[in-house]
Amino acid sequence: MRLVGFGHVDVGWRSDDELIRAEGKVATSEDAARVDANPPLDQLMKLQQQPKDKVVKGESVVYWMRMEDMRLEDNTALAQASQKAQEMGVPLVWLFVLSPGDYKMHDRSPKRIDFMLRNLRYLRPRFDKLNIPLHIVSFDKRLSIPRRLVTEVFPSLGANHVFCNLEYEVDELRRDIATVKLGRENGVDVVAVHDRLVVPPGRILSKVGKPMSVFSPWQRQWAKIVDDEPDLLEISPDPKPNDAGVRQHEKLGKLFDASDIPDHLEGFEVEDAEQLKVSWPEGIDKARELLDRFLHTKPRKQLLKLVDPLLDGAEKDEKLSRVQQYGTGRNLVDGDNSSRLSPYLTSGVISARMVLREAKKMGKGGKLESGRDTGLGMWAQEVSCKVHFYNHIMCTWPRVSMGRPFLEKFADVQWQVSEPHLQAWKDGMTGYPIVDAAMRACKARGWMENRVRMVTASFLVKELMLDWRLGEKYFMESFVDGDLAANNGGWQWVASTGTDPQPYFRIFNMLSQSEKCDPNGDYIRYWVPELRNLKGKAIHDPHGKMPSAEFKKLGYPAPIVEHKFARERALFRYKNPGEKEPGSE
Ligand SMILES: Cc1cc2nc3c(=O)[nH]c(=O)nc-3n(C[C@H](O)[C@H](O)[C@H](O)COP(=O)(O)OP(=O)(O)OC[C@H]3O[C@@H](n4cnc5c(N)ncnc54)[C@H](O)[C@@H]3O)c2cc1C
Repeated sequence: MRLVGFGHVDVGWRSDDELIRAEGKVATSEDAARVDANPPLDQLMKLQQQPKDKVVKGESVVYWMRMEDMRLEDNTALAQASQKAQEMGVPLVWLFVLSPGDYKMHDRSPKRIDFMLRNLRYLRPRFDKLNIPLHIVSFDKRLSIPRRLVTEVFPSLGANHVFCNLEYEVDELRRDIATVKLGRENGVDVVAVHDRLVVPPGRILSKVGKPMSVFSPWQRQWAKIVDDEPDLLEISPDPKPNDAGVRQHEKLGKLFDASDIPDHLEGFEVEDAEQLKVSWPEGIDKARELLDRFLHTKPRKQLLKLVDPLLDGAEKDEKLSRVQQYGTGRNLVDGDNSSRLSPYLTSGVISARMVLREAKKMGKGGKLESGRDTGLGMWAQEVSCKVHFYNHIMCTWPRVSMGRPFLEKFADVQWQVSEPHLQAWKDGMTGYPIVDAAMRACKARGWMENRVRMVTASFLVKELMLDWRLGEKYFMESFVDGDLAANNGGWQWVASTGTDPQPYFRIFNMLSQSEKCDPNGDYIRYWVPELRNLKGKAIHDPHGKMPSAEFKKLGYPAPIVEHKFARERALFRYKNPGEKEPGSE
């Protein structure tokens, strides 16, 4: 059975040669290859380079904020919109488009939508202080966005100049292509600019001018470009304030009084709103504090719990700070060993440039360290390169976001179909404590440490032999930092189908992973209360280490799959795509 209903592409602003098969959101390899041959980002960039008619001034300039650039500082499109407004002597307006239909289609999690709304509320008084009004609209039907913006919203604001930052996912690029085209037909200049990545997609090429899909040489090239061109880490200026007279403006004045940022969106309600505010406080000030803590204070064990990541009592220590210990810390889950900045970077609450500039200040000779030699270098590499790498891959080979494996040779690997197994994985009831702890943490926090993302993903794919796209979808629906490029990149790496992936024959052993990333079992004890009284190695393998009568008393499930059997099954199916091992159902 081909799985349908996931991925990141739907029918929409597409040309005939980009048809996505009607059976669902998984493109055929032929259709995907056609999209790869003419990627939407290239189409948009070419379109923007075409000569355009002169556009008349209008009554305002619009900055269209997206859910990936939710900040006032170091925001390329916002800075350019502000400059245009100043040159023309007209007010700047901040536009935000809500689209529950779009969020549903793209598996956005309620936690991420809640974080987005909280950040909008955080930003409003800050824009207000600059006399920049917010116009917020809601269009449930995502495909109607270009038409409604160009024919209703921009005219209502008297805007003929619009600036936005590029989002690199296929659907979002198609939306922008349609908006730019329609804008031109209606006298509106819509400009989409690079902002999210320090080095824009398309710039990192091999010696023979080809895009690169292997991480290490790609990373070296990235580091060289950033070294040669320090301007890439320059920060965009903050927007200039509007004249206070805008508050009396016939069309724009009323926007200042509107209280139209909803508390929640229908279909995206969160049960734990108060806890989410504690776990992921909104706004750039909090992101800066998190960064500062990570760079300058020691890790703390109690931070493995569901607590405020900015809890008092962090101990300053430049030598033993979390970033300096990142080389080992990144593989541990028993504390706040990593930065926890992913929700902020994903939603653009803080920019990668701002984060990297802080890391650069700490580098030897004021240089940005990037490499495996130091904790700082290793971390800077994750922030810069990993985020960038997967976005570059998606822009160059958009088929990865169309439900296709990067390595087509694995397209026919035979998956199991088992709703009970999938549900046990989601609920943290697999009988593998480290998997269950992480999946339960995921439900509560909307976030997991990188190591356990790899472990839980590996369990789904290689132990349960369930299609990696089911896991990809569930993570997107659950995480506060759900990001298509990073999530898809992570899943395809684990599933051995991606660019430069983990080889298929290297299969994680859950037990040894558990012992390595949670050596004392504290993470498991906290997130799996049935096991909280267990001592020693039994915490990692209660079923294997305890007498069966004792184990039964725990009220914890026995393992739903046996590792040796699962390993052999996975090896066979990866080695022989399209086939199942003899005797299997
Ligand atoms: C299966 C799977 C799914 C993932 N899904 C997402 C996702 O939806 N959103 C997301 O932001 N990250 C995702 N990641 C990457 C990574 O796990 C998280 O970015 C990281 O755990 C976030 O914690 P942190 O901010 O403390 O990271 P740190 O270790 O402090 O790293 C700093 C930043 O670097 C970036 N980063 C670090 N590691 C990676 C990586 N392996 N790939 C891409 N970026 C990285 C993130 O922006 C992160 O915030 C996924 C990884 C896997 C294996």
